Amino acid sequence: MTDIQELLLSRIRDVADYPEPGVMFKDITPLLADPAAFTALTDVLAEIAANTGATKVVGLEARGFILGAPVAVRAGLGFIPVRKAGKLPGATLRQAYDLEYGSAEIEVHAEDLTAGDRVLIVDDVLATGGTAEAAIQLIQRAGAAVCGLAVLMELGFLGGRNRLEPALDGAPLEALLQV
Ligand SMILES: O=P(O)(O)OC[C@H]1O[C@H](OP(=O)(O)OP(=O)(O)O)[C@H](O)[C@@H]1O
Ligand SMILES: Nc1ncnc2[nH]cnc12
Repeated sequence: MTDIQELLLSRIRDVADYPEPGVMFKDITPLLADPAAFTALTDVLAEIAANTGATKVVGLEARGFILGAPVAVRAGLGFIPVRKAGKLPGATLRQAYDLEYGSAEIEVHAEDLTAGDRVLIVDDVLATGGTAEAAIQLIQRAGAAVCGLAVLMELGFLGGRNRLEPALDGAPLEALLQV
């Protein structure tokens, strides 16, 4: 493990049985409160944006906004929010996806993504991959290409990486930490 990975891991707090029994919640708020760790994370993700040739950064509500927005600024790219349904005022594309219990919908402003855009998706945690899969579908429906998915932490035992393989179609899935 690199020094940066050790720093990042040391700033993530495990909270047992949150938000429901049996879940080990990965709380990134200590990392956000540490400027050295937050800056290091931003720099690594911005490097991934540059290496993948991204033209835009998409962040997934809500924690993906916190991580993705500074990455976009650092990389000199525009930031596009993918929001939970009902929050964006303009014309949107909407994508439904399944959660462990029930379902949800996410949206993006249709005019924010265009053919020719190469999008790096940024989020904090990859769990089942349902949220990221829906985001990939949304971006592709907008006519843009996904050039990569970058997450702080991958919960490998939930199988998100395998689930996303077809949708990513060869684009890299970069997880800075694996659990
Ligand atoms: O891989 P999945 O099983 O889809 O889970 C991962 C998603 O779950 C969390 O977001 P959440 O929906 O809890 O929203 P939040 O960021 O607003 O807390 C996390 O930030 C990811 O976006
Ligand atoms: N265990 C977990 N910790 C933090 N965010 C999550 N999103 C989905 N599963 C999560």
